[in-house]
Amino acid sequence: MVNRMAGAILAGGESRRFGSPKAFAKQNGVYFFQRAVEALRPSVEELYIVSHPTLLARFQQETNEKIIVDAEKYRGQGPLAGIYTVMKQTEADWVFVLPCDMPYITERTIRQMVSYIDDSFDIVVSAHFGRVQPLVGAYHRRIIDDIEQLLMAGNNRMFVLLEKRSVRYVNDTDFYEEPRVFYNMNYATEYGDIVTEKEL
Ligand SMILES: Nc1nc2c(ncn2[C@@H]2O[C@H](COP(=O)(O)OP(=O)(O)OP(=O)(O)O)[C@@H](O)[C@H]2O)c(=O)[nH]1
Repeated sequence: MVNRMAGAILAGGESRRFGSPKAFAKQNGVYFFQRAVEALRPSVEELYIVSHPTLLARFQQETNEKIIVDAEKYRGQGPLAGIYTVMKQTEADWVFVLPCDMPYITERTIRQMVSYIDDSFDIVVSAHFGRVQPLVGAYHRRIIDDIEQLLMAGNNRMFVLLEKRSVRYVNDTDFYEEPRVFYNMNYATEYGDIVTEKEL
């Protein structure tokens, strides 16, 4: 049986601007990556956290979720490498992607996004108030060859992929539960309710 949708939590970045691994920062006492798990898990048949080998042991210590590491040949190539890795791992038609650094994301928001997935598109991503969020949305496995070609060429910007394929941009103004729902953390000092790994 082919699963319809797998979830991919992207957690293999370097967090240079943040200063410590973003996945293990906390918002209101909960790890960032765990917020992503809570939001995405109810909408997918299987879930992967896709990270870097240096964080593998830490994840295994903190969660029972499946942890995989970016394909070695494309390691260091950013989120596109993570999406490729999950597509290679799963037989699901769609991979729903979510970054580990969006601590205000909610299950409801993801469910709404999922309701816009349509097999006549290759990619379905959020674009609220015109702000395209390529790391919040679903990618059909039929595009894996395009992804691999971009990675082989070292051309790994998400927007290049979006330009190549048919994309549904979800732009529903009733979508937000609160203004920060798609806010991704780049710097540790952005909000008062964030505790970084260093401060624990
Ligand atoms: N699996 C995987 N995830 C990645 C990779 N690069 C970034 N991500 C994830 O993608 C999301 C957005 O990452 P960015 O904030 O753009 O990059 P970052 O490397 O984490 O942070 P900076 O070093 O400050 O740029 C985060 O959830 C990252 O963990 C990667 O190479 N592999």
